[in-house]
Amino acid sequence: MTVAVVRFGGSNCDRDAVRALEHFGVDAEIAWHEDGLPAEVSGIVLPGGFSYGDYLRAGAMAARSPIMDDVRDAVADGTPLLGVCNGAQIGCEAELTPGAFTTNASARFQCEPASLRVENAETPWTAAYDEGDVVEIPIAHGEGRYELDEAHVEELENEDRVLFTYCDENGEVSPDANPNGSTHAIAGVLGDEEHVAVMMPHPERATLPDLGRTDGQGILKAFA
Ligand SMILES: NC(=O)CC[C@H](N)C(=O)O
Repeated sequence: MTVAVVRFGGSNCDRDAVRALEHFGVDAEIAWHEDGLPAEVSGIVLPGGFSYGDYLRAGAMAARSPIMDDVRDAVADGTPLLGVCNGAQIGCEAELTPGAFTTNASARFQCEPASLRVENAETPWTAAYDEGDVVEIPIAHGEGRYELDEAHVEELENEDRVLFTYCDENGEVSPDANPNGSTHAIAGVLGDEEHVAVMMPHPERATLPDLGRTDGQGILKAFA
């Protein structure tokens, strides 16, 4: 079985995700959104990019593409899904995961390394880490500010559904170490069930040793 990396018009991290998955010997292929998902998939990646040019709101139009019906069915059957960056925006717009991503507090596109603290290491996506580990994984987005109202953030935190928060290199969370102004510095969350996750930073850009960073390996390894 293969991991489907869904390509929308404007996706641009799909091949990077395939390469990163192949690093672990995972069979991965790109699924063009108009063609639907292959009949049997072992996992789904919603990759980064600028689907539909980020018009309306980043991810809003892709979230309404017909392939998302296949994605919903597969997820309901327990197929693991990871949304990265634009894929995280799509995941939230499709309500597979809570919250929304809005324009960075800086109002600028930011492409830079980010330190993340692992908040819950007991999920398939973070099992390779220990709670409290600090990993460096790059961000590259203009609309990466995670927004969620306090009551729901509290619920997420109580249910251990926050995967990563932005932090400084010592693991301290503070406004200075929150690159986009996300609510509670949240960088990645789980859906209602732990096989569904989204994150703004790009683990596929921190997996292949040739790219100089490997801290993201543990996340994509979850598909192996
Ligand atoms: N790297 C990406 O996926 C880009 C994310 C996104 N569309 C933004 O700029 O907000």
